[in-house]
Amino acid sequence: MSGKYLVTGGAGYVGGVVAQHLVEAGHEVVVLDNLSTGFREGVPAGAAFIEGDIRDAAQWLDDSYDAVLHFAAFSQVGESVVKPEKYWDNNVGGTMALLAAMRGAGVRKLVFSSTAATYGEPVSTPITESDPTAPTSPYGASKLAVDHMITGEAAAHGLGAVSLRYFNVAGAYGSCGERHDPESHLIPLVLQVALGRREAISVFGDDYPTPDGTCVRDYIHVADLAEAHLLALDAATPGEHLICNLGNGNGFSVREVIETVRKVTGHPVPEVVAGRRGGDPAVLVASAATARERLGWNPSRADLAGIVADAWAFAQQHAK
Ligand SMILES: NC(=O)c1ccc[n+]([C@@H]2O[C@H](COP(=O)([O-])OP(=O)(O)OC[C@H]3O[C@@H](n4cnc5c(N)ncnc54)[C@H](O)[C@@H]3O)[C@@H](O)[C@H]2O)c1
Ligand SMILES: O=c1ccn([C@@H]2O[C@H](COP(=O)(O)OP(=O)(O)O[C@H]3O[C@H](CO)[C@@H](O)[C@H](O)[C@H]3O)[C@@H](O)[C@H]2O)c(=O)[nH]1
Repeated sequence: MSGKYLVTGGAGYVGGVVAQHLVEAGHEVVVLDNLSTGFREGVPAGAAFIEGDIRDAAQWLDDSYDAVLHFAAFSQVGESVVKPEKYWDNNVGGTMALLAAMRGAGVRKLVFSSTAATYGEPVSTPITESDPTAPTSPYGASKLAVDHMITGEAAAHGLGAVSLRYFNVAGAYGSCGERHDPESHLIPLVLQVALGRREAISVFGDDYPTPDGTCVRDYIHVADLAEAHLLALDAATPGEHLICNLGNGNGFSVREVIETVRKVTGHPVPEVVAGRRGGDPAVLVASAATARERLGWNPSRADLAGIVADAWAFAQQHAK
């Protein structure tokens, strides 16, 4: 059955890919984005666009919407350590206003972009949703605060909500890909070196307690992630807040990612070791058993070389 969905942050990387999947599935999509880090061209053809802030969502939300998919946020771990107030204001303040607007309009279904950064340094690997949450950055803390807010909203006011805790999103889907400005994410930065746009990639710390000393992350293809959002819309149950990790369960170090980029692109990628970046846990790898059981999620693009190849195709298109 087709529905009408508000996609906050749909001019950004992940929100744009999910909006594209919703349009392709025949749904009516309205993107709300203030373009603070997104791009007007990132909104897929076939989706309506409102240039506005989530804090003003009450102006546009009404009971014609079946659900909100909420991506709008600031999301850089390192920046949040030096500008924490920016993260509390937008991520927490903005979401409070959005939840109030949803309550006022009678929109009772939500899918929220949570994050692996809510866990902090894991007590064991892979991370499950019942593991302790002790964020090591204000970004992670702001997302955890929103998860707590949503739990209360579901219990008190019957919201049906799913928080998807993404691990490291990468890859591209057709013409939708990652182009944060300035870019801070590892894979697009390494690809910029392969393209000759940067001299070298800085490795943020090689003295972590990992096999090669660099941080280990679980990279997930953005299209697999998008499919989970459509499944989450079906799984959302009034009064319940379901939390699901989304990752492939495989960890790759920063050095392994750089080596994969060398192989996929055929370009040399010089690297220089820099100091640790604030807020980075050593290892983040997901158990996605809950997503498989509760959403019926079955990712099909887990291969890191394939993820990098899709990101590389997108980076080359946009380098022209
Ligand atoms: N990219 C990842 O690896 C990753 C991992 C875990 C979680 N997440 C979460 O996924 C979501 C999307 O991330 P992304 O990588 O696509 O980031 P992005 O910066 O590309 O997209 C965020 C979008 O939200 C918009 N926005 C921000 N604040 C807004 C506001 N107050 N009102 C309206 N629009 C606003 C921005 O303009 C942008 O288009 C974020 O919530 C992020 O925390 C991302
Ligand atoms: O130039 C760079 C950029 C990154 N890194 C390292 O590469 C790893 C991955 O970094 P990055 O791509 O910035 O992703 P994360 O900091 O792991 O954070 C991403 O993944 C998290 C979930 O794991 C999400 O919550 C965040 O929103 C998303 O930005 C980290 O160890 C970084 O220190 C480098 O060594 N050099």
